[in-house]
Amino acid sequence: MGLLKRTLQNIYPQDSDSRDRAKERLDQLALPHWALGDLMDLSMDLAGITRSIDPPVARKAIVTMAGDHGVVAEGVSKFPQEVTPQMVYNFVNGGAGINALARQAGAEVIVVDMGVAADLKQLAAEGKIINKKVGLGTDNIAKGPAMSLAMATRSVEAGIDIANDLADRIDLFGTGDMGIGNTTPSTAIAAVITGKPLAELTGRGTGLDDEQLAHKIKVLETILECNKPDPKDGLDILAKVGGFEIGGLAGLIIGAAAHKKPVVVDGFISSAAALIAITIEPFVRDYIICAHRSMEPGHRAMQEKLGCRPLLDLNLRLGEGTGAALAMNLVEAAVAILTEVATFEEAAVAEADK
Ligand SMILES: Cc1cc2ncn([C@H]3O[C@H](COP(=O)(O)O)[C@@H](O)[C@H]3O)c2cc1C
Ligand SMILES: O=C(O)c1cccnc1
Repeated sequence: MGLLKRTLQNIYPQDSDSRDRAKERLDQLALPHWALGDLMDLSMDLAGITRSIDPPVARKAIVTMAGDHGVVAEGVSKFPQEVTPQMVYNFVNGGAGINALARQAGAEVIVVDMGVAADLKQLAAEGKIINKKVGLGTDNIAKGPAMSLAMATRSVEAGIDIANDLADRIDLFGTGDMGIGNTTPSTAIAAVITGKPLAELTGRGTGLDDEQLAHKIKVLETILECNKPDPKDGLDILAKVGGFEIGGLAGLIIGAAAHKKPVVVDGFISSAAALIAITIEPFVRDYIICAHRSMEPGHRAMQEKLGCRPLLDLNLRLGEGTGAALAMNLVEAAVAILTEVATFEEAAVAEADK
C-alpha cells in the first residue's frame, strides 16, 4: 500500500473526551462566561486535536513550499516566473516577509522545492532547502492537465514525508507557498470544490489591474472547460488544475492530521491545498486552523467549505506563510488560556448571580 493510503488510515476526528475536559475547565474560568470568545473555541479544538488539556504547541515550523506554473504563459500574474527561485534565495537568506514574521513568532522556516523551474540543487546540497522537486514547473493548465496523476500523488506524498520527518520535533505546523502564477490554479481548485462562479472567486493576486483581472477570469474559464476535474476526486483536481507546491501542502496538512498535530493554514494558496486535502479525507478538517482572511475574494467561500473561521482579517495578500506565522501567536494564546487562567474556585472569585 502506498504512503498516502497508509497515512489516511491514521486520520480520526478530534477526540471528544479531551474537548469535553477542556470545555469543563473553560466553563469555570474566572471571567464572564466564554469572554475570551473564539480563543476559547480554539483551546477546545487544540485539546481535541492533541488529545491533551495541555496541548503542546511550543515547537513551531512554517513549511513554505515553492513551485512554478506553466499557466504564467497566459499572462495571469503581474510578475515574471524568475521571481519564484529569486524568492527562494530570499527565504534562505532570511530577508522575506515570512522570515521576519516567523522570527517574531519563534517559528522555524522550512523551505521546500516542490517544482521550481530552476536548478536549486546547490541550496539543497547545502541543507538550506529540502529538495522534493517533482518537475520543472507544471504544464500550462489552459492547454491541458498540470501534471500526471502519478506526479500528483508524488507531490502529496512528498508533503506527507516532510510531516513525518518533522513530527518528532515539531508540535505546530504552518503552511506557506511561493510560486508566481499560483493564485490561478488556486482559484480553479476553489471553483471546482466550492461550485462558486469564477467571477466571484477570482482576484488580483500580485496586483492585476481591471483589464488583466478580466483576462485572468477568461483564462480560468478555459482552464475549467479543457480539464473538467471531478469535484469529488482531490487527486484528479490536483493533477488537472493544481500545482506541485499545492500538492505538497495538501500532503503536509494530511500528514499533520495523521500525527494528531494542529496545522495553521495560511492564505489563498494554502487554502486551495487544504481543500484538496479535505476532498481526499474529510476528517482532515478537524486539524486545520484558518489563520486569516486573505484579500483574494474567493477566500471566504474556501473557508466556508473548510468549515473554518479565520482568526485574523488584516488585508494580507502575500502568502509565504506570513498569516500562519501571525496566527501562531494566537494558538499559543489559546493554550495559555486553557492552562494558566484560574477558575472561580481557584481564584476565590464570586460567581455570577443566578
Ligand atoms: C516578490 C514576490 C514575493 C511573494 N511572496 C509571495 N508571493 C505570492 O504571490 C504569488 C501569487 O500571485 P500571482 O498568482 O498573482 O502570481 C505567489 O508566489 C505567492 O506566494 C509573492 C509574489 C511576489 C511578486
Ligand atoms: O492570500 C494569499 O495567500 C495570496 C494572495 C495574493 C497573492 N499571493 C498570495
